[in-house]
Amino acid sequence: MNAETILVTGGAGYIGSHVVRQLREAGESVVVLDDLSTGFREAVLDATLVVGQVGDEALVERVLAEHAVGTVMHFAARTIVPESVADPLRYYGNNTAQTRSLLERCVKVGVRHFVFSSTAAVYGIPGDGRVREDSPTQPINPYGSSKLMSEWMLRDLDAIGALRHVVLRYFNVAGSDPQARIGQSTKNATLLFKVACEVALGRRTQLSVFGSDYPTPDGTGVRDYIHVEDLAAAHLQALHYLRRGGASTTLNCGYGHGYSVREVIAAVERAHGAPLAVLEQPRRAGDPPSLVADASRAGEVLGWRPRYDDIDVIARTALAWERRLAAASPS
Ligand SMILES: NC(=O)c1ccc[n+]([C@@H]2O[C@H](COP(=O)([O-])OP(=O)(O)OC[C@H]3O[C@@H](n4cnc5c(N)ncnc54)[C@H](O)[C@@H]3O)[C@@H](O)[C@H]2O)c1
Ligand SMILES: O=c1ccn([C@@H]2O[C@H](COP(=O)(O)OP(=O)(O)O[C@H]3O[C@H](CO)[C@@H](O)[C@H](O)[C@H]3O)[C@@H](O)[C@H]2O)c(=O)[nH]1
Repeated sequence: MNAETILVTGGAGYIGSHVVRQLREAGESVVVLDDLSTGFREAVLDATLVVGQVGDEALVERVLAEHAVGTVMHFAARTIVPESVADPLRYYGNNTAQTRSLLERCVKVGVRHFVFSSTAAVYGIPGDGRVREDSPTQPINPYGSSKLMSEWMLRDLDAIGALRHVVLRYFNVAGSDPQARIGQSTKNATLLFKVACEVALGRRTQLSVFGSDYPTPDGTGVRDYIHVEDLAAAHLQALHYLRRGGASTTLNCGYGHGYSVREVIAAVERAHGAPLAVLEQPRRAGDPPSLVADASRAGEVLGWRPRYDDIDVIARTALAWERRLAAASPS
């Protein structure tokens, strides 16, 4: 057991809450900072929750000092690609400017380690094949740009020896805690698996397929879907890596193979046992045709080994959580 406390920003959100749960199960001391803008108080389970913003300098400085925080895991962000296209300044404010403020406080009080939630969206429209960490970063939407700028701040702080980091570039995160204690509760969700599960349970009337004329095998967008439990485990391994003295690094988090929108729909239909109502729509702004990780470095550097690399397991766990939400608040 370690004496340090880990500050998890955005720990009441979908991914952060899975990491908080795994950290607590591993006996770590955790404090969550979340403004509950898209997160849920109950998702932090038995961790301490401070309600507030990452950009609140006085609050962050107090939390870092009072809890003797040695490591920050920074999930707090707005995360929706189309929303970032419509309202870019909100993304640069919440994701980039508030990260700058958080980093300034971390350096001031002497936080040693930083694990950052970045995204495959930093790559933009990649060339053929899987994307490597050294592939060009050319985001095509403000969300991706807002995250890339945060990566640059971390790189520059590392260069002066101020803070060591692991940047994890997540591909498309899906699924839920296999025991359905927590899951994705996001209101008005836009993510494909979540929307498909809501359609399956009659919480929405139909599922839009955004674009069927992409240069992909079936014409729909292809993504590398990673189960949230595997992604959460990568964070604990990143923590151990930094504690061992590992150098700052950037790692893709995906499985290395992609599924089309139609394949995801088919998996949710298998889990549900009935067809979904689907409507073909034009392409959505800001969407690349295909994004698939070369995720070999995460295995080499962290020893990360996926346990849930199965689209049917992702669909079943996502649907199980959705059933639980539906039972708690019938429509
Ligand atoms: N879901 C994905 O597929 C995916 C993929 C790549 C990267 N990411 C990144 O993972 C992280 C977590 O995403 P998620 O899917 O869990 O989203 P989420 O919306 O469920 O979680 C974000 C959390 O941060 C909180 N928050 C937002 N802005 C805040 C602020 N300024 N101060 C304090 N709290 C704030 C929200 O209330 C919420 O609890 C984000 O950084 C996101 O960019 C997600
Ligand atoms: O109702 C829907 C929702 C999505 N899609 C398509 O499904 C694919 C995946 O879309 P979505 O689930 O919305 O995820 P992305 O837009 O790929 O973005 C997610 O994945 C990124 C990493 O790749 C993260 O950075 C973002 O935070 C996260 O929102 C895309 O081709 C979409 O066009 C549909 O056809 N219908």
